[in-house]
Amino acid sequence: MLRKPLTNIFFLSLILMLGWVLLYQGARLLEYSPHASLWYPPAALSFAGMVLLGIKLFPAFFSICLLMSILHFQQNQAAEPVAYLTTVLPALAHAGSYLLGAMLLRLLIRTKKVNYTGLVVAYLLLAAIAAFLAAFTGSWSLQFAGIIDNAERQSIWLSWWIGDLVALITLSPLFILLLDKRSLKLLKTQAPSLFDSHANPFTGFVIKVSICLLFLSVSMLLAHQIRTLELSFFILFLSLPAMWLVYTESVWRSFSCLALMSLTIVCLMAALNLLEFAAIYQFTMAMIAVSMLYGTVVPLLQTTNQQLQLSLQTDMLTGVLSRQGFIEQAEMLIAHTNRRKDRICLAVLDLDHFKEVNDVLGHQVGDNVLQQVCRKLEQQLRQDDLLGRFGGDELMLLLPNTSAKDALALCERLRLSIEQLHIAVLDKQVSISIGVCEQKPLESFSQLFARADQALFHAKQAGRNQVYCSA
Ligand SMILES: Nc1nc2c(ncn2[C@@H]2O[C@H](COP(=O)(O)OP(=O)(O)OP(=O)(O)O)[C@@H](O)[C@H]2O)c(=O)[nH]1
Repeated sequence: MLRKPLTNIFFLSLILMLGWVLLYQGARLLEYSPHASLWYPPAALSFAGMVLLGIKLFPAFFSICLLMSILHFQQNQAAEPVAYLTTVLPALAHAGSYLLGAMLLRLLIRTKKVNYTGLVVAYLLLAAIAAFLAAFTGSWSLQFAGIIDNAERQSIWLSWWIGDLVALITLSPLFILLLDKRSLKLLKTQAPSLFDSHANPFTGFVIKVSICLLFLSVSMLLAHQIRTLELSFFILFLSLPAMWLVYTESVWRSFSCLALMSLTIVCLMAALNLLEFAAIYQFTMAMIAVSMLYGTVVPLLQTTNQQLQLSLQTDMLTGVLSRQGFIEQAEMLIAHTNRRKDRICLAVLDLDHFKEVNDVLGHQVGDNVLQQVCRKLEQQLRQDDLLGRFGGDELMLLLPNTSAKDALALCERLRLSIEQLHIAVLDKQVSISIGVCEQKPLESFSQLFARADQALFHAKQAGRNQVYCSA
């Protein structure tokens, strides 16, 4: 039993090491000057892996980095023979820096005190710090080993930093989602809607991605044809379709599109030989990635709003409509019925001697009785009927397309069903009194309610557990 997690980590480490090598080779193909890539995907994998599983993945990233360092040192034969011990330094610089950033982020997630927007800010800040540390210590380690000189170190560390950072913000979010198993549970509990696929159809998403890719391809082709600085800046308008996508799709789709766009930009830049505009493309990728990361908050806010709206419309205890929800829907239904010249009835229901239940058995039992009564009533209603809770133990029932005679018969059936309802903790029967009346021409909801309430008063006065229909 104990062995399983270890085996899992071992296999995951192997897969990640393999992935790291592939990304490393890919990044080398896309280097625009020695040690400076437009975007450095291995850094994104190291950061994502360690954000997810912390120090457990450090050995994997450290050893694969070490292996690559040794190969790199052999290829770059320094002026002086290199002590193999120095190959440890670049590996330590890379894996150590990303471990530090990832551990701080994990710590922050664990505190559960930061909301999603705060996490985005922390993610961007820690990614920038970790990438800076990796570039700064990495370039120093190369100088220390004699691979580069002081002047070269000074000229590359900044582009190294930006290359790593751009990869971290464009690719790591997707890598984290792809590798997600346990650690993201914490984030999921804070913002579950972020991970749900939106109701939007997949074809709509494909169209949006195609527009983004088409836009960036056209702007880069134009920059290739007419090599002016102004035209190369045209790609910044990519933020328009990109933000449309992120505001309307789930984070899964947004982060996939972000990764795809950055990959396309990097590949097109190499294929079209647009190296002189490298800084503009790096800046574009960074700006769009940051905006998209912040933009993922919008669908979250929309879902929160919908949930809030729903909670306002629903009575939390019983699950039937709240007073506000009932009145809103009842007014619409009454207007609709009047236009069609149909009949509509309103009933007001109230539990008898409910105070005694609360006083003798406690509020929890009282709550349970309320819930069971509502369930029982709901089971007997048509789909068009509205059941709501006015407050306390008083309920409202709107019956469209129903005459007073039919409403009376239904209310009598409902009263009987509650009388026969068996509630385990109660040693006596529950009963309800009901006042019901049919809407008069041009009568408003509040006038109708006042009459039904008056009918309920008569039912209570007449001894309770009965239905009174007002003319
Ligand atoms: N358990 C529970 N009790 C509630 C809730 N809201 C109101 N009540 C109680 O419901 C009782 C309502 O009592 P009343 O309707 O005034 O009186 P009654 O005992 O039902 O008597 P009659 O209506 O005259 O038959 C009060 O004791 C309230 O405290 C609730 O959400 N849960």
